[in-house]
Order: sequence, then structure tokens, then C-alpha cells
Amino acid sequence: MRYPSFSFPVIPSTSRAQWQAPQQLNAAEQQQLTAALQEWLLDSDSLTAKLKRYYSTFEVQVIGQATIPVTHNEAQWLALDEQATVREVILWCDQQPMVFARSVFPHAALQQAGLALAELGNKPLGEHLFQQTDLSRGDIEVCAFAADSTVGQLNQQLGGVAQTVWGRRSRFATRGHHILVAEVFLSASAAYQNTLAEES
Ligand SMILES: C=C(O[C@@H]1C=C(C(=O)O)C=C[C@H]1O)C(=O)O
Repeated sequence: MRYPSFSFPVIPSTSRAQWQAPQQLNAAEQQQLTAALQEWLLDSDSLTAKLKRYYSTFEVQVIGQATIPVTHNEAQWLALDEQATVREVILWCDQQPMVFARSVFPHAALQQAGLALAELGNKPLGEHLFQQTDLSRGDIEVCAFAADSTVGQLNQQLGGVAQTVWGRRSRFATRGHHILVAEVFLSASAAYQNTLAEES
């Protein structure tokens, strides 16, 4: 499949995305969290496995993976200096762009041979990560990206609807290392397919 190309990184190191616990959302934001959106946003199992169950095809488009400056908030989360390996991908299912994901790997995690993070290529991170027997996943934080935000514009460049798109982020720990994974559901995804009852 031919993918549209994007410059890497999509998310600049100056990004100030406001990630927060779902319980901290204000009333208006809570209102936007339909049952369908919560079903995808708050599921702590592997998103790769879930997408493979839900759709017929699954492909990873790697926008880039390199050691670059991370955002201030990412650096805080991983208690690292300002540089780490950042991986940005788009997950395509049934020829539709479903998820934009950005993962941050501290150097030490990248060098952990057993994690094979440096050799991922277009294999999905989750398939390998969820095989780690000692894997633990921290609390999920969520964030709304307005239509005119960097991610909102990426969604539209991919043919998506001009709308707010929602992401989730959590920190994984395995073999004594932490990695941060953020996934934004693009407007083509089932996360936004509300049942009629919800729209009435
Ligand atoms: C963390 C997972 O890996 C998925 C695959 C990713 C990748 O290949 O970079 C990034 C985020 C996830 O959507 C998962 O499957 O849950």
C-alpha cells in the first residue's frame, strides 16, 4: 500500500499537549466521551491486538524513529534528559488511517537487547511489548486534540473529518525500563462510531 508521506517528527518538541487522568476532565470534555470512544480510549490491553480483531487488515506506517529532542512533559514522565528515541507511526486498517502513535524510548531501553526496540521497523511495537512477561502498564491519561492542532491537521491530511480527536497515553515498564506510548484515534476509527441511541 502506498502511504502519504509526513515530515518527522509530526509532534514538535515544543508541544504542550495537556494529558490528564479521565477523572480530571471537565464536564464538557466528559460529555464527549461516548461509550464507543471510552471502549477504545480506556482499554489497557494491546491496541494492535484489538485492531487486528476488529479489522481485516493491519499495517504499520513508520513516519520516523530517531533520537531527537522530546517534549518537556515527556522528559518529565521518563525522568530523562531532553533527548531520547522517538517513534511515530500511523496504524492502517482496511486501508484507513486509524491511529497516530508516538512512543518515546530512553537510551537505556533502546539498548536492552531483549526489547529489540531498535529493530522494530514496521513491526508493531505492541506485538513485542505485550510478550514481555514482566510488563506493567501505568495509568492511562487522555488528551483531546482540536481540529486545528498538529494532530488534528494530520488527521485531515489523511482524509479525516475536521473534528477533535482523542488520544491516550501510558507508561509501560519492563526489564527495569520505562517507555511512553501515546496513541491518538483518528476520525476514521470505530472509536467515533456512536450507536444511534447515543446520538439521540
Ligand atoms: C503499544 C502498542 O503498540 C502499537 C504499535 C505502535 C508502533 O508500532 O509504534 C505504537 C503504539 C501502539 O498502537 C499496542 O499494540 O498496544
